[in-house]
Amino acid sequence: MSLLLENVRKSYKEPNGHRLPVLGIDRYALEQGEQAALVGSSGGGKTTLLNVISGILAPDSGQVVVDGRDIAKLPEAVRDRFRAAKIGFVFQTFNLLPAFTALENVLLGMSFSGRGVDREFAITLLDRVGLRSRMNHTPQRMSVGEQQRVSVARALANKPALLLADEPTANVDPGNQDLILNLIKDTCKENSVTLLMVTHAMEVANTFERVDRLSDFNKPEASPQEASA
Ligand SMILES: Nc1ncnc2c1ncn2[C@@H]1O[C@H](COP(=O)(O)OP(=O)(O)OP(=O)(O)O)[C@@H](O)[C@H]1O
Repeated sequence: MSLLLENVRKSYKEPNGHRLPVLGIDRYALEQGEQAALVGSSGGGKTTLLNVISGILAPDSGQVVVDGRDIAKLPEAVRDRFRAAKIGFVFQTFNLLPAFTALENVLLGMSFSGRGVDREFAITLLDRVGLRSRMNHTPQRMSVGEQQRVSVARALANKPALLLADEPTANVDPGNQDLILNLIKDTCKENSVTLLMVTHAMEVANTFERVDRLSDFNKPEASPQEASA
């Protein structure tokens, strides 16, 4: 079992002191190497769920077990190291470092993982996302879709156990959409990486054997006083 959420509750504190319940998940699991698309309405809690799975946000209660460890229970420094080593991200907003080239962004991602830097693998990944001729460009000198492709290469470079992707094809044209989707899926399959991909695009979701609708398994409670964070 690569990912298991049990009895996970998450709410946000609103300015008036009330709590906005966003997640109420009794059980959600992905097997190692499984690939799922996650769909749901805007504001439904998809990004919150990814942030809870990765340990960026602490749940109010419940278990979030990634690769056998309940990350919600790990001390912060241990959780940060665990995340860097085990979880890859493709963010909606790329989060590339502006002062560094495409290649350096991928290499830096590798160095944070603690696995050591494999320059050849970084170049191979950039080649596979069609950026061999852009490796020495900084983000400012790349199109939005090219930046997105760098962020995909960076996420895969760490050989994560779990890859979380938040709308990774939102900013690219249809040709590059297929390229990025196939790169992510094939690389995950080759390395038995578990993949959870948030998307609004049904044509993207429908390329997955497993499509999970958040509202089917997420029942935020109306009684937020239980929440503590
Ligand atoms: N930091 C925050 N503080 C308070 N409320 C928040 C915060 N972040 C998100 N929310 C609220 O939580 C709900 C879920 O937000 P989230 O971003 O997880 O949804 P989403 O499904 O990813 O939406 P979208 O598809 O539009 O990106 C929304 O109603 C949002 O307004």
